[in-house]
Amino acid sequence: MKPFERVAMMGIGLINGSLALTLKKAGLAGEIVACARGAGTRARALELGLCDRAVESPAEAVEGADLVVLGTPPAVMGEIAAAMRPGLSGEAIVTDVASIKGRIVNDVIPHLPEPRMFVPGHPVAGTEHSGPDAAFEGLFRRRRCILTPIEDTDPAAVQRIRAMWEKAESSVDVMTPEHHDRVLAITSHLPHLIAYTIVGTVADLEEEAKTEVFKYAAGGFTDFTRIAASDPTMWRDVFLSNREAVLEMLGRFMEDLIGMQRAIRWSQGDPLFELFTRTRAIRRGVIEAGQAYVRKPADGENGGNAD
Ligand SMILES: NC(=O)c1ccc[n+]([C@@H]2O[C@H](COP(=O)([O-])OP(=O)(O)OC[C@H]3O[C@@H](n4cnc5c(N)ncnc54)[C@H](O)[C@@H]3O)[C@@H](O)[C@H]2O)c1
Ligand SMILES: O=C(O)C(=O)C[C@]1(C(=O)O)C=C[C@@H](O)C=C1
Repeated sequence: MKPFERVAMMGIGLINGSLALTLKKAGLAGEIVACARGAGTRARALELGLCDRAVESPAEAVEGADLVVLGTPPAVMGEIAAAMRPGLSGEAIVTDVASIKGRIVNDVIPHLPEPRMFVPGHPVAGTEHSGPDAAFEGLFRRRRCILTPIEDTDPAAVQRIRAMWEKAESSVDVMTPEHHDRVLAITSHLPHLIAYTIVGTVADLEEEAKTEVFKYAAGGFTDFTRIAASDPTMWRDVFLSNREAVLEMLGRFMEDLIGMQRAIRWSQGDPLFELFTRTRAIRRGVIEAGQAYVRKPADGENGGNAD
């Protein structure tokens, strides 16, 4: 017997597709049913072997499932939960993979027959690519996964989801949804906002200057363009859903940026040198923590969005 006999993947893109491949490879799932609105996405998910069956209706997808994984853009998870309710068993564990947690807890729980069976989760692993073609086995290997159960969450359900991510070779941490959203505001959301902004600044330059940017793009700018190519729907949802924490971190960042501006204006080399020395040490710390990894090269650097 497998740990999960039937898994319903609600949305089948980068994250749920990668999780589906991982569950299959690790022998953790019997049947995998994918739910997607678009016929093209369903056909592609089947073709890529991400699922055994693909259906359009959320209620049909969750019928007989003992595990349901919400893997759509964050803002639609509440409505997907509502739509799957007629087919959902009270014994099924429901989890999600969204990049924000507070909003998901609020949006999803009211629609579940057994709220204590909801284990909110966030694999802190990804790429800038989207859709079923972007999925790959091994995405979660040596990455972190954060679970954010609330007071009422069933500890046995948390344990089963923890075991699932550990089998995917992720290391699992548990914290509150609020704490998660504050931490990720600085480690993930603010960096994306900065990348989107800097690439946007270039996009607004007049044509001649823009051509030069493409021609002489240095490593720094090129790295920002990778992050700024991430899915617009998902990131719009993230910023609007984690507004307070992002605005707080953005405020701090802007103060620090002004400090840099002042140091450059007044030719103060010491604060610049001192900061760049400290940030170098942070890079070393990130490497030592195993968080600086070489991502899988994407075929043709494509992913393509799908629904
Ligand atoms: N991309 C990342 O790096 C990353 C990392 C960790 C967690 N996440 C989270 O995982 C979730 C999925 O992200 P992804 O990168 O796999 O996205 P994705 O675009 O690759 O896949 C999302 C899938 O959801 C479905 N979908 C899209 N819009 C829908 C709609 N309006 N209604 C119903 N279904 C819809 C489609 O099947 C689509 O393929 C998000 O909540 C995101 O916050 C993303
Ligand atoms: O490597 C990337 O492309 C990512 O941005 C992945 C990344 C991040 O590290 O910020 C993006 C969003 C998540 O929710 C988790 C991981």
